[in-house]
Amino acid sequence: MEILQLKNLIKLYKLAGGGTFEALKGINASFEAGELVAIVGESGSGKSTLMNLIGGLDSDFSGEILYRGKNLRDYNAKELSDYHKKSIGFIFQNFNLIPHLNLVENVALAMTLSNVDKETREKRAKELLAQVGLTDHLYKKPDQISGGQKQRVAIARALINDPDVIIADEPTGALDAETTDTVLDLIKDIARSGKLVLMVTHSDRVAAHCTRVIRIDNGQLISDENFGGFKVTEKAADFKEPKIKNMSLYNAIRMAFLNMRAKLGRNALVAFGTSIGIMAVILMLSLGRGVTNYIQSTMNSYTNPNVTEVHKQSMMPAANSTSTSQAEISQMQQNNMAALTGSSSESNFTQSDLKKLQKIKHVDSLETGYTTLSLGTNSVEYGSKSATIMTLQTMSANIIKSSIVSGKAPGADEILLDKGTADILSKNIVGKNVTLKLMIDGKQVKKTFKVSGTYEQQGSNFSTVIMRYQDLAALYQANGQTLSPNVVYLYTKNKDNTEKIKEQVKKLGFSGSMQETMTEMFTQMMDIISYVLAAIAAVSLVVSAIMILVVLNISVVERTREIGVLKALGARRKDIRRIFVSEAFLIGLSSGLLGVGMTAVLQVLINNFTSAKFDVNVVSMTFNYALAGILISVIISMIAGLLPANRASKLDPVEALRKE
Ligand SMILES: Nc1ncnc2c1ncn2[C@@H]1O[C@H](COP(=O)(O)OP(=O)(O)OP(=O)(O)O)[C@@H](O)[C@H]1O
Repeated sequence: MEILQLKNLIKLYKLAGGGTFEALKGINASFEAGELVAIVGESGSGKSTLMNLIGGLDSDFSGEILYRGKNLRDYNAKELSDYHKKSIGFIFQNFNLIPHLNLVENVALAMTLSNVDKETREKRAKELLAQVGLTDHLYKKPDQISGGQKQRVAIARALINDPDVIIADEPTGALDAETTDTVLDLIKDIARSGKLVLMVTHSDRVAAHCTRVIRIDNGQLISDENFGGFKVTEKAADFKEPKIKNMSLYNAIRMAFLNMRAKLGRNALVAFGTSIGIMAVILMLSLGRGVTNYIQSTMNSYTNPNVTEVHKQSMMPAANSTSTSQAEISQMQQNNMAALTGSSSESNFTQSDLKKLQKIKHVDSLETGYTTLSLGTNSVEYGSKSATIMTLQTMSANIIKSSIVSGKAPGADEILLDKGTADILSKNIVGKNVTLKLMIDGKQVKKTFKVSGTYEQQGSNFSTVIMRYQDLAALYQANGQTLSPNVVYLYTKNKDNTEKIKEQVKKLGFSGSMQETMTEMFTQMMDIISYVLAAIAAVSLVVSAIMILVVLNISVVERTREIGVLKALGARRKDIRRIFVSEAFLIGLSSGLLGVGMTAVLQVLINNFTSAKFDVNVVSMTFNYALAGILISVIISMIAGLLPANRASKLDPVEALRKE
């Protein structure tokens, strides 16, 4: 039965300087199953050119190569890939085994590329290795066996998908006489099993074993001696053809992993280099977050988490304010001063303001208050001792019980003093009567109050008096003034709602407490600083990307022949690209994981140090930072890997296989 027909086959090589070279000048021949054909001829006569064309490694020809009636030139990429996988098996003079794969993996390669399951392909590979007498060496690497054994592995590899045609380019060229005989016997058996074997040889001794000898000279077929093909005696072992599919992503990653393991030291170094950049980025972000958290928790530790403090005007420039004009800044300072000293009616809440605030979702109760800042006009006296009061404020739910360090919250005609002020007056001031001197509408007003307790300040060291709103209102009334609230406290039962309430308050045009505004400004500043630092650290990732690109490029050059073999076995461009991109992916993934790991270790070390020294954990890595670090690493590596991967996928198989 005719398997292969060559009709007026012409091959022109384009020459670099222009012009062409005719390597094959109209070859005509046809081949049947069971033939063992020796292709002989002088060096440069065109034997390899012919084999490359028949093997589908070079589709640039004129005339026809009909495989089972269909011209190879009309094959699309998928058909060509299937042709390599199913119909053709290659045996090379220099074996071309993949050094980092063991014998079973080498033999099974075409099946791996066809996505045949592991069990089936390993079983088949072991059977074939047994047929060529290598059962004892299944898991050795190619450099652990002899030349003859290598060629037997290559023969097993060529047979894995039970192809119709075997192309052997000087298969015994690198072997001694004895090993040549063993290999020739195997090749004869292949032809006997009903395959067509085309074997290029320089040796007459080898040609004498063949059933047909074709002589080529200067690109022409000059003789064709046919002694009659083998009578097909043995049918190939009952081989059930597995379904040929495209290589799976999993297999591409697995192959990439095996490649990487072969050059572990180099890849580990690259991954380590990249991971330092990733670590720097995550560390900067985590540090920023840690510091911000610390500031926020310090600021908030004295306030009640269920309470939102509301002011009518901002006491600080808005955190996101972009105004720069002098006039605007001056106006803002005026407003702030007025708000701080409570002297402006604009900072008082109207009934409609209170209604709006009360209506905010999740607000369970609303408490009005008053707070004022004075510079030397207010004071508190006890006996001969006197202390200046800077802040006067009314009692609210915002003053949490735990901040009261002695005594209790102020009741009627009682005041709460900050600990510092209390200590100036007396060590045992709680329960004693003191005289409070206040400036109300330009007049000094005196009244006696009992000190109900002392409390710890919230971050500031201002001397502070806290009393009930009613008492202060009464004091104002007694002096012909009406006290209007200039601070409102919104209470919610569930503290998880406080953030939402704060957002609503801002939306309605009110502002939060001074601490909050300051914290916000600080947080924003810290965010900017940590992002800038992270961005600077990220510059090193560009260096990493270049490093990965260079290493993968070197890898492509080193593995050019291997890529040629993969293509001869049916790997599509896409498969080759995938293998290399997968390598980049693995480098990226390991760098990312390593970077996160190193940050975690540093986090423990730095936090141990800072918590021992300052009682603060300054590094706070989140899951999102870690994830972002890994993702950035993977993306950068894969982008860097695209170029080399593309280069590898575009390699011409004929040239790749010829590479020394
Ligand atoms: N890429 C190419 N560009 C131009 N000419 C080429 C190219 N490849 C091969 N040739 C030429 O084509 C002719 C046939 O080369 P081929 O490699 O097929 O010879 P061969 O018979 O296999 O030789 P050998 O026995 O030495 O391997 C040679 O003259 C060679 O110089």
